[in-house]
Amino acid sequence: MSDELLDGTAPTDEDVVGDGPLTEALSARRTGRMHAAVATLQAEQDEVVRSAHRGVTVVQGGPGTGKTVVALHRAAYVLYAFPRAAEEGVLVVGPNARFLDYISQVLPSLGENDVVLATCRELAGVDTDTVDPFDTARLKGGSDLADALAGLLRVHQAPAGDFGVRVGQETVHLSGEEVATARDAAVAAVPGHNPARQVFRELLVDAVTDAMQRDMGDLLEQIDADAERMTGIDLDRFTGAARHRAEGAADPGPAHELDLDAIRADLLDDAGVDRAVEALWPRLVPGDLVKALLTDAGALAAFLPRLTAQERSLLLRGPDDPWTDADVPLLDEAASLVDGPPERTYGHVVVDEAQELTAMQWRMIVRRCPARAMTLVGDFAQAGPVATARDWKEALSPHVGPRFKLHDLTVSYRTTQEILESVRDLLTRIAPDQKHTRSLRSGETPRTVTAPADGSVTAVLRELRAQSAAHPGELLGVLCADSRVSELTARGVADHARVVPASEARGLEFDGVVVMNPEEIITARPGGERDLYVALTRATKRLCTITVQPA
Ligand SMILES: Nc1ncnc2c1ncn2[C@@H]1O[C@H](COP(=O)(O)OP(=O)(O)OP(=O)(O)O)[C@@H](O)[C@H]1O
Repeated sequence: MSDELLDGTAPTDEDVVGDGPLTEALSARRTGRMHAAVATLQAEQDEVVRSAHRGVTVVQGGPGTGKTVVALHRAAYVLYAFPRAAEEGVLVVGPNARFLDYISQVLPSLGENDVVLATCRELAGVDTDTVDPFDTARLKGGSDLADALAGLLRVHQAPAGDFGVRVGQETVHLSGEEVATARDAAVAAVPGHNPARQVFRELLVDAVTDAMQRDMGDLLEQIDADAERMTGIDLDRFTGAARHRAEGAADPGPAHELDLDAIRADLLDDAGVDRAVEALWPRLVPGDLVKALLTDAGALAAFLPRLTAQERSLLLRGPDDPWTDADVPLLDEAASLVDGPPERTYGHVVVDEAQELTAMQWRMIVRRCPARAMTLVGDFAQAGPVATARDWKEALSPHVGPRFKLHDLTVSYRTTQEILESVRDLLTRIAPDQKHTRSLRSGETPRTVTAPADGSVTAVLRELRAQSAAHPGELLGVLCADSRVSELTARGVADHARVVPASEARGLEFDGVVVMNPEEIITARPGGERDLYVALTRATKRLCTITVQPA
């Protein structure tokens, strides 16, 4: 909102004049931390933030359209407007620690300190800084892996077949069907293999007790028959037991009496039953289940039949290899299969840069939101190389079917009109169907500087010095291929600007950006053109690209 004073009088304290608060907020210097925008929230943003919709809200829009702003203000609004969700807690998931640091001040400045900010790694409680090659990481992100882990788990849950339980001096035989009935009932009774183990134990004891009773009945019948053959006396008629048996009542005669409760109690403590449970339903450790799949070519072939042999060989790992980033959702999946659903769940979950999530990561996030109340923001044109879905439908349908509400944000508040125009062709190549965003801001025309191969760092330093001299105090960022970071840091670039690998630039912004060697960013990893698009759209004011002359 701003006031236009048409009568020519001088503005009072209550008038909002000049460029207006939005323009003021947008042209303010960047600090490296995002600020709240509650006073200047725009109509299309506010509509999402204060939507009464309690299910899944999806927000898409080009770079700088305020998706992060909307996501965080939505988190604050949910805490204020939906007490049930607030009671159960709000979780905000971001792609990496750098991004979480960038947004860390927004919610506290809105008075909300109880929101949990986390990466997937933190949610699973797995600490790793090892990454897989992209092909491997992508494969590990596919939901086939969830089916494979579930399939492998079933091997440890009373696989089909009859079974003999040693009780005292006797072996009680259970048919395959009896074991399977106990297994199915245990699986249905409680989620998680280890918690279900106790239920299975009790059901197994029931089955053994039934079998003992049945065996005893058979034995007595045999004795009756033998006695009748030898003596000519029908003992059943004599005792009336046959009638009772026919009516399904317990045998009343002293010879037929079994104290089932006592037998059951004894069996629950019986070492033979312990051994049977251990053999049929061993206690498991989640990491071991993942290892059992990924270290065994035979298990990979058996449980991932849809993958090619070459794809399966990418998944194969050594038993002592460290866990990788892409293993994190597998470990989380295994933990839920083995120990049951996570203890900590949330009433509302917000996901930023949601286009980055693999199917396996979606599973771990949805698992933590039983109410399926979520706000998801992202832009598939900015998707990284490991992302498994190409659109929202593909990402969400396994969890909520078509039940999500899609909103578009159409105006960029970061990227200038000039920068947006300069990346238009690139955007058409990487996301032909995407609507073009317009910008509220206008700035300098982006520049390109060509440097010789051995002089590119010098060119970056020269550009940074020039920008700092012309615009002192502004936040500068140098975005480069990941492999370039250490060289730039060693050459002192980090004294003038933040040096950010292109793979970690999503969501961030700077007043001035220098993109170093776009060709190198494009070829550094699959989908490199999308990394370049992200890098080129991080500046609020000016963009300089340093291209390197072929040697
Ligand atoms: N209503 C607003 N008032 C003030 N500033 C705003 C508003 N909306 C967005 N901004 C600013 O615009 C910039 C871009 O916003 P934001 O980071 O939320 O965009 P985004 O859509 O998440 O971008 P990206 O796709 O690059 O992650 C930020 O500096 C943000 O503070």
